[in-house]
Amino acid sequence: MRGDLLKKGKIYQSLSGFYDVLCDEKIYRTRARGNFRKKKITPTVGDDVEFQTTNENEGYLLNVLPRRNSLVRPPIANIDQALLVTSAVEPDFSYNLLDRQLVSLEINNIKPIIYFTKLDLLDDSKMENFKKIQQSYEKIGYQTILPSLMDKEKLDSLFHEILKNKETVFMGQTGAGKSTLLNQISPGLQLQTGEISKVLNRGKHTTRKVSLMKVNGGLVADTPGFSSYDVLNIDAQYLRNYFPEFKNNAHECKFRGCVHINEPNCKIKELLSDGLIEQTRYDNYLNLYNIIKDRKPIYNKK
Ligand SMILES: Nc1nc2c(ncn2[C@@H]2O[C@H](COP(=O)(O)OP(=O)(O)OP(=O)(O)O)[C@@H](O)[C@H]2O)c(=O)[nH]1
Ligand SMILES: [Zn+2]
Repeated sequence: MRGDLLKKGKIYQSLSGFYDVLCDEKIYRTRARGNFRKKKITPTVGDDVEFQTTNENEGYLLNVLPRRNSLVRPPIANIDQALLVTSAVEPDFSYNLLDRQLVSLEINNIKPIIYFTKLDLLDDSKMENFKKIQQSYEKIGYQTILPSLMDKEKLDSLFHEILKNKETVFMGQTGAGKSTLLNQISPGLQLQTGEISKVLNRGKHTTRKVSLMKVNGGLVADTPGFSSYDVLNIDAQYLRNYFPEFKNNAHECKFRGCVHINEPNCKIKELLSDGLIEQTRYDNYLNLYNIIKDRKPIYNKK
């Protein structure tokens, strides 16, 4: 074994102490060896790793290669983009939840794409209202997908375009429809989906682990719906940089470093009162700003 060459691969799945690593179209079941714990590195799905084989199907994980980015909730590394699966109802649409997810992705430099589900459960007037919500996020510059406005063929080709050669994480509340959507895109996956009422009542999640799958020429991670938030590991004064419509206009504020709260001649507040920045976005900004400001200091590991 000592003479074996190190192999390189990617962690596809992590389950009770084992890491399944894909290398040359083959999965090796590995265990971590070495001082990962001391180095405070937890091997994570999506990690590019070096490992040594002990037999045809097994080996030891020796090294995690530097990450481009990583998320804690869901735990995944080296992601290009996130599909935010967001339901209109069951569970109800929440501006706050969506904005929190967007900020978390912006901080980690991961491109969000917002995909709305359960529009079929809306009546016409609610649907009209929902289109306005969609447009407000489009206006900020986010790509959004309202599937009910597209025929199946168009949707299929869109998902080919989006997923190809990318690593995409499907995120969203439990019951939002992540697994259902993945089954639509790639029926061969046959992912288990949950009856929403049962799922919510029992507080159970249908999807329990993060794993990568090949879909449409790219890699996709289905993730368990979350019940708590990612900690936003930034200083409150920098939160403004993760609201694109604030960031893009901040140069017109009178003060450099304006946090758009109490400063005079603030362009963001002007845009807000002119209706060009959404009140919900501003309210969620203030809310997050206060949460971050009031929490105990976080000491960076590095
Ligand atoms: N009416 C309607 N129901 C949907 C839609 N998308 C998903 N559902 C239903 O919602 C329930 C939950 O869907 P899942 O795909 O299991 O949700 P999930 O986001 O994967 O949930 P977790 O695995 O728990 O995180 C299932 O009963 C689906 O059939 C939709 O667009 N319209
Ligand atoms: Zn300002």
